[in-house]
Amino acid sequence: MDVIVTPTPRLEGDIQALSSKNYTTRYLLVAALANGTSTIHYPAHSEDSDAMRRCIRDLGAIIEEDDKKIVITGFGNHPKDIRELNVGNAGAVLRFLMAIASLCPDVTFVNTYPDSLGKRPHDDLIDSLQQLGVVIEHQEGKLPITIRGGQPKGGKITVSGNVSSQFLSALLFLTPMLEEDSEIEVLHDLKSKVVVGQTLEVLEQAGIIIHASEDLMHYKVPGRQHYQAKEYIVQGDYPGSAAVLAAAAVTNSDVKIHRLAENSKQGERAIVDVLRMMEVPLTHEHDIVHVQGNQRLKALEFDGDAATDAVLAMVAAAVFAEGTSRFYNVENLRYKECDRITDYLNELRKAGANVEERQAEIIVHGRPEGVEGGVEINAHYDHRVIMALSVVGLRAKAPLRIKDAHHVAKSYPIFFDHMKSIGAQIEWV
Ligand SMILES: O=C(O)C1=C[C@@H](OP(=O)(O)O)[C@@H](O)[C@H](O)C1
Ligand SMILES: C=C(OP(=O)(O)O)C(=O)O
Repeated sequence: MDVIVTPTPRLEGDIQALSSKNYTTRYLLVAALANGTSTIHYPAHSEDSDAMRRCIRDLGAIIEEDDKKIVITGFGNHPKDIRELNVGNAGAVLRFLMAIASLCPDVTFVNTYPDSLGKRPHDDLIDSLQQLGVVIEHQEGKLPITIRGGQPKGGKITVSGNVSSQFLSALLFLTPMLEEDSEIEVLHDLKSKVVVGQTLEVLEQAGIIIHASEDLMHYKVPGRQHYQAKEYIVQGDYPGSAAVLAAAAVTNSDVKIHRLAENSKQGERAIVDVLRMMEVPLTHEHDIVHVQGNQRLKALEFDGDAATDAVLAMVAAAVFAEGTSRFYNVENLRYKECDRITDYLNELRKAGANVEERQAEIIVHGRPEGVEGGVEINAHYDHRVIMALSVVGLRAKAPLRIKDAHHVAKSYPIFFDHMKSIGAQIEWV
């Protein structure tokens, strides 16, 4: 399904932030790895979090759910011996479960999104799991991937952090359950380092002890630990909210998003500081971000690695800023649902934005006068491209048609409902 985004000068209203995708996937996983019954309050509902629900159920977790909570009885360190898992298009879910699947004798992760997740590399994690003696069949580091695990024991492991932090997170979920103590050394640079902070936070909540070095490059993980069954509350989602905040920033607006914790460990919390630096009028108090946009924004320079899933929304805001913005240290955006530098900038250019790419940078020459619009946008199976181009469409001169916009459901199924509720002119076709 496509959406048509019609230029909308004013947005107004209140939105309850969606629940965090990254915390939901983590809480579902640690609940499944516990013996006993855990409760997760306000879990996210999206294709990615549903993928984790489905897979942990396939692996033996018992799940009961109502509107507000999910109750999970875990399988501990004994996942069911199943043959196949389908993670949809969810990168984090795949990588975390590849590690857990090494406790199973023979599991194949199928390739249901050959043009998106099917193109993403997993070599670095494959290499680390092989160090633990796990036998892995793969297609040059890509799906479909078969894991023949059984009894990995732990020990010394290295993992590259160059492409994704998810490989390290995956090892941090697995190693506490192994028979021997483990030592993990991260090689190269660690990208998306802040997200590892969320992994460590959740592990600690689940009663797991990990000794991490201050720079997050070395870990000592005692073995023979047991995940504890606990009660968790999922906080609001900054990456998805970043797109709504960017929309409010580029229009005349009076928009409040509730449930965005000021002390959150989500790096994408930086959207608030970035918009502030762009001189967008806003406040952040009592977990409410209140934007009163006046269509005026100033360019900025920003290290995007600190807020990886909000960079596309920030770039969309910069399209209308006065001056030239630069988002640097963002090379790993190339290894996400699509190449979020080349593919995204191609779509922005179609819409009329003036953008340039480097291997690890996005440069935006702002157009405060607005962009032309009036074209069809290819979503590249990427929810964040869809949300960011919707922001651009609000301030184009003619409507944008975003093809296959239903892929927004990967993280934010009700994004367009939320946008319409604050006045955005959006129509499904
Ligand atoms: O661990 C996680 O849940 C995630 C880590 C990040 O990926 P990278 O580490 O590949 O940047 C982020 O982009 C993704 O949406 C979720
Ligand atoms: C990159 C993302 O997710 P994943 O890597 O889990 O597919 C995202 O949500 O933007």
